Amino acid sequence: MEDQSCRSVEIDGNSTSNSELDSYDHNSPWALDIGGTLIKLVYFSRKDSSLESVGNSVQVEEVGLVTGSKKYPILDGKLHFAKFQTSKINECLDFIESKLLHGSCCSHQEVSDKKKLLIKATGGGAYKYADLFKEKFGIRLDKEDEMDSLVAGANFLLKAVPCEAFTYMEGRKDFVQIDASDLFPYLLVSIGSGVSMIKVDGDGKFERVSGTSLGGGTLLGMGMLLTNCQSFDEFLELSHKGDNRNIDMLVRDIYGVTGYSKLGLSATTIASSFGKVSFDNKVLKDYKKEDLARSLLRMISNNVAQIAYLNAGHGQLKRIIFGGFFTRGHEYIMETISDGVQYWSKGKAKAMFLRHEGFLGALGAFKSYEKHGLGSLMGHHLTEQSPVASPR
Ligand SMILES: Nc1ncnc2c1ncn2[C@@H]1O[C@H](COP(=O)(O)OP(=O)(O)O)[C@@H](O)[C@H]1O
Ligand SMILES: CC(C)(COP(=O)(O)O)[C@@H](O)C(=O)NCCC(=O)O
Repeated sequence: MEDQSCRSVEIDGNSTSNSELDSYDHNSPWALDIGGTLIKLVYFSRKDSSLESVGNSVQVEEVGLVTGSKKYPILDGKLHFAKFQTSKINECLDFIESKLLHGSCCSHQEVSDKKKLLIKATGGGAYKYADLFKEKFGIRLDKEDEMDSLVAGANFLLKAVPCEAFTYMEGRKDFVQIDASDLFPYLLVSIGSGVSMIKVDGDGKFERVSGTSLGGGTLLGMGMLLTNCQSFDEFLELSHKGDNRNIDMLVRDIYGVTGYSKLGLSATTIASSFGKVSFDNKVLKDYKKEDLARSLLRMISNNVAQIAYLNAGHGQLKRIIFGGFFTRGHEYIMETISDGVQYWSKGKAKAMFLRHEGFLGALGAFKSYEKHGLGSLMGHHLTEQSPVASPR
C-alpha cells in the first residue's frame, strides 16, 4: 500500500520584514492536516538544512518551483509534502522524529516558564490526536478550522502558483492561469473521506454550501469489500482494466439501441449504477473485480460531479475546483468528474483540478502562521521552472 510519500517544492522567502521571525527557529516550520483517511504534512527546510539528509526512508523528490526574489534568505529552501495513513499515525510520528521536526516550528507559547511548541494543525485529527502529540513530543496542536484552511490553501495555490489549475477532458490536460481579479466566486469541492462543497467569495470569505457522505472513504471502503483489494492504489489499478458496462445498467439495456433520444439520453448513458446485477442470477464472485471497481469509481465520481454542478448552478458559479486526495491526478477519475460536470451543466460549467489537490488544508494551516504575525512563509509570486509532477 502506498501509505506514505514525500515530495518537495523549492521556494524562496518573499516576506515583509518581521522581527519576530528572527527570534525563532525557522529551520523547519511545519503544519498538519489530520483527515479521516490521510495525514498531510507540509514542512519547510532551508536550503542548507540537515533535513535533506535525515530520515531517508521516505523518498524526497524535488518538484521545482522557484520564486523570483530573495529578500529573506533565512526562508530560502524547500517546501515538502508528505502523507501518511491516519490509521498508522505512528509512522507520521516517526517521520516527524526522524526529521527532527518535533524540535522546530514557527511559534512558541510560554507555559510555566517553559517554551512549548505550537504546531498549526487542521482536520478532525487535530482534535482527536491532540493528546498524542502532547504526550509524545510535548507539542501543542494549534487548531485551525478545516474549511478556513482548505480555502486558504486553494486561494494561495490559485493565486501564487502558475500552472496549478488545469482542466482534464478527452485525455487532455490543459493548464489554466486564472487572473486573480477574476478568481472569485468559485465552488471548491473537497473530496476527502467525505465531501465538502464551499462557495468561495474571497480570501477568508466563504460558505460551506453542501456536502455528501459519499466520498473517497466510500470508494475505498466499498472497493475493499467488493474487490478484496488492500489499498487505494491497488483499487485504482484494478479499475483501469475494468468495464463498468458489465455491472451498470445502461439506457440501452432499458430502451434498446436507440436510447431515449427525446430526453437526450444516449444508449450508452448509465441509467442505473450497479443496476445490471439485479438482472443477473449471479453472486459476487461471478463478477470481475476490475468491472466492479470501474463501476464503483464511476458511481462515486458521477455523483460528486452532479452534486457539485447542482451547487454551482444554484450559486451561478462557472468554475468548480476539485481538491482532496480522491482525484490524485488519476486521469480516469478526473475525466469522469469533468464529463459529469459537462453533461449536467450542458457545457456551461467547467471542472478544474489542482496539482497539489491533496494538500489544501495542510497548506492553509501552514499559511496561517502568517496570521499570527510571523510574516509570509511562502513567496506570493512563485514562478514555474519546469513542468512538474504533483506531490502525490
Ligand atoms: N494512498 C492512499 N491511501 C488511502 N486513500 C487514498 C490514497 N490516495 C488517495 N486516496 C483517496 O483519498 C481519500 C482521502 O482524501 P483526503 O483528502 O486525504 O481526505 P481526509 O482528509 O478525509 O483524509 C481516500 O478516502 C481515498 O479515496
Ligand atoms: C466531516 C468532513 C468535513 C471531514 O473532512 P474529511 O476528513 O472527509 O476531508 C467531511 O467528511 C464532510 O464534509 N462530510 C460530509 C458530511 C455531510 O455534509 O453530509
